[in-house]
Amino acid sequence: MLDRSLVTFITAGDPSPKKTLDFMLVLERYSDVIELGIPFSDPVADGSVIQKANVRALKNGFRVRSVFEIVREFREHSERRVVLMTYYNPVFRMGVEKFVRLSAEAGVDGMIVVDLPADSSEEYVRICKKHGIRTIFIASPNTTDERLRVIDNASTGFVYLTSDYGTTGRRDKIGEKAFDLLRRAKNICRNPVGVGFGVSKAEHVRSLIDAGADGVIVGSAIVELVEKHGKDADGYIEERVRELAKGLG
Ligand SMILES: O=P(O)(O)OC[C@@H](O)[C@@H](O)c1c[nH]c2ccccc12
Repeated sequence: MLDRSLVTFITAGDPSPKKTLDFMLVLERYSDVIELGIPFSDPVADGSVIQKANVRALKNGFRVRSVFEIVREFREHSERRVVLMTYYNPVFRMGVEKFVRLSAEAGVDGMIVVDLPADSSEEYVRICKKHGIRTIFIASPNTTDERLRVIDNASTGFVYLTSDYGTTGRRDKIGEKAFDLLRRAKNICRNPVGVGFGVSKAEHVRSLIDAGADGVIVGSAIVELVEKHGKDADGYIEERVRELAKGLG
């Protein structure tokens, strides 16, 4: 699913479903995969920038079902891959089978369920396989080699490596532990690996790709532009993503 790829993240419904579609059509020009976050009231893995995006989307009445409509409409304009990022609760509430089926029907390619551990995901992985949805599980710098194997085995899209502990959000520098994890993961994983958390400059993208990452994921550095410019963020997003994509070489 990744091959020198830029993955760009935005929160669905921030500030409105209509604008999410517009933003996706900007992102798709410079990114290989778009990761679309489903707004959730208790996004524990997210830093303040994405937390606030969740609040904006929910305040504007976002419903989980609109994410399927957004993707369906996006599919009329673009074949770029779309991955949904969600916490388990919205999936559980709708029912895993229904959620995955509606995703597949809308044209979603893969899913990240942030708080679903790989070792208790058998049923979910089975359902995703049945509907042709790729699974993506997350590993962090303190994940052991043994767990990396479990995560790789449950994943069919790519393995998501977080560059750091803690939550999403900008970092000045991609630290040594990200590169250590990347080296370990490249040895162990059969899936491609993507690195996210804190990537905000072309130079970060370049150093990770040079170190063997198959893809790099950028979220907060884009979402902060929506925080600042709201529905007029399109041009700013385009400029930033074009700049980040230069790091792919
Ligand atoms: O925001 P950052 O630091 O650029 O990190 C990517 C990230 O936003 C995106 O992949 C993401 C958003 N919410 C998440 C929750 C868990 C894991 C990953 C995510």
